[in-house]
Amino acid sequence: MELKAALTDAIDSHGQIRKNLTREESIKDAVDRKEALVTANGALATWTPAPSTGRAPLDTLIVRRPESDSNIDWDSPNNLPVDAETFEMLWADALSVLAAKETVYVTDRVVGADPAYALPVQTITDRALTSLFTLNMFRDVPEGIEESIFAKRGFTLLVLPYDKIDTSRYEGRLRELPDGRTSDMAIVMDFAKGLGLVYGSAYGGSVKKLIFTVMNYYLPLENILPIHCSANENSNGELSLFLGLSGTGKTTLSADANRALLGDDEHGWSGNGVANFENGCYAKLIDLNPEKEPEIFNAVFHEDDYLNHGAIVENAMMYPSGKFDLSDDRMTPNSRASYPLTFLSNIKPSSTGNNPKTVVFLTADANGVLPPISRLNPAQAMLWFLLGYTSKLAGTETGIVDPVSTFSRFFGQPFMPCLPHIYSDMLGHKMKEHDTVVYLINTGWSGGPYGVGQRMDITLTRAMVDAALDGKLENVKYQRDKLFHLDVPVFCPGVPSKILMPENTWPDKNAYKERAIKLSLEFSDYFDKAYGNKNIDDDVRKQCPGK
Ligand SMILES: Nc1ncnc2c1ncn2[C@@H]1O[C@H](COP(=O)(O)OP(=O)(O)O)[C@@H](O)[C@H]1O
Ligand SMILES: C=C(OP(=O)(O)O)C(=O)O
Ligand SMILES: [Mn+2]
Repeated sequence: MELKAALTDAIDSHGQIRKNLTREESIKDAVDRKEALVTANGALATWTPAPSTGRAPLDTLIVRRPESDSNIDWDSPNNLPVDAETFEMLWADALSVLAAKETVYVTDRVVGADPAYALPVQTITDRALTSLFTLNMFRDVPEGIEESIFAKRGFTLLVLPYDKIDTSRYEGRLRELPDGRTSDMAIVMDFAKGLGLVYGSAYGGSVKKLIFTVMNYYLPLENILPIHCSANENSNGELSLFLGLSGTGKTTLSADANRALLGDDEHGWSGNGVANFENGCYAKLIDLNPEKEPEIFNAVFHEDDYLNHGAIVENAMMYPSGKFDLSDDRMTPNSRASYPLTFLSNIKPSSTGNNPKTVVFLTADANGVLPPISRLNPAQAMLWFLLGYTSKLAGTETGIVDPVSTFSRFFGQPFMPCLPHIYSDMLGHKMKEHDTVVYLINTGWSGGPYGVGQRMDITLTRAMVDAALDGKLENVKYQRDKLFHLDVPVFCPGVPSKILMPENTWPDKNAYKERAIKLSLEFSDYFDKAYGNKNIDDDVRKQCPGK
């Protein structure tokens, strides 16, 4: 039987389907079934034991099918293939697990605020909390568009967060763990059949990033550019995008009392402008400071009756009083909260906006050698987009403890399954067409590397973002950072000039130089490895640090 039909049968023959519950009903079920605790302020708390505290890139798989194969970049280490037969076995196993569940939850949502390309997503799960997560993160089906888009396409997602795969039959089919056992979790996408499976991962991010990856596969086929970014706009409708890998500040910096938020993580840029994909945010909670990040803090920790609340706090340390200690990272440094956009004080209700005026690339350089802000010309912008540099910090992916240099093209390689030129050509064309101004902001270390220097103060980073977005860096003087080929403003309102050139913040200039050269060589080595045999314009290649 067809995979989708088998699932439909399983749902039809199940005695206890809870379909499209209201928010309140989902919250009540999650609490009654002890999937979550009600915390002091009314939000829900849950704990998803390791390895479910972050994404699982090594267990995230794409089904090989002739229909979708040619669009996918199989050279990317992030696109891990699984054969159709193995997926069919997993699907069948998941269906028998589902059939044995007392209750099954179904939600019908869409992803994409622009109805022209919204993707209907039906989520089937045994967990009320997962179905609430889809209410937080995916959008209501807009009235009147059901027929047009549901007829055109749709995606079905089956989520069994706490069931483990019976590995005995999957030896040689699924990943072998370092200790020789077979992995008992799988996050699988079947683009051709419109099916997704989250089996054995309870991290909410697995669900949201799976659907993001699906959008990033489908949209380029329609000439729409999907981007791993947050977006906000000022009162004149001037829109900014913030691209960056995990932990670089997309969610933090886009939540701004003076700029209306479209979304914190996933957007499409089409002929209609920019549209958020999601309905909510998924914010990191570690060390969240109510003074420095009041918007996010209040979205999660405002007081309300729990039935009206429904923010889901994952893996933060909580005392029996129901209060949190957000500095405690014993469970994980990647504690998170999901909440609907409407919990924030300043949002754009439509989640859609104009073509961006400014694009900010965020990086969190743990070497402390990249300038905190610099301006990129079009060739530089393309280079930094192709490289997607940051230092990967602990937590968001399992297994990362110390920061490691990461190059992840388009600031989101794990989520961008198609051949790379598809995304980069589109960005280049769009930025040219709309004269987009691009800045690079380093939200990472200053005064020395991780362990010696300090992370840039959020208040100072915000001052730099404000200056860039308000056009206040257009007419200041710039100086060249020769090693990284970057133009650095000598003055930025609200920021001590001394910190604008990293060299001036290090007590030991030689140590700075050594570290900077080392990083620049990592750039050029990576460039050669990833793009050495690709047809990259010479003016882009020349911008690579270390070249
Ligand atoms: N200067 C800074 N700019 C942005 N974030 C910072 C800065 N200093 C510390 N942080 C912290 O870094 C993290 C940034 O994470 P987040 O905004 O969730 O990134 P993303 O959404 O890109 O994954 C937050 O925990 C934030 O409090
Ligand atoms: C949810 C995630 O996204 P980000 O860290 O970019 O917010 C993730 O990478 O797991
Ligand atoms: Mn984020």
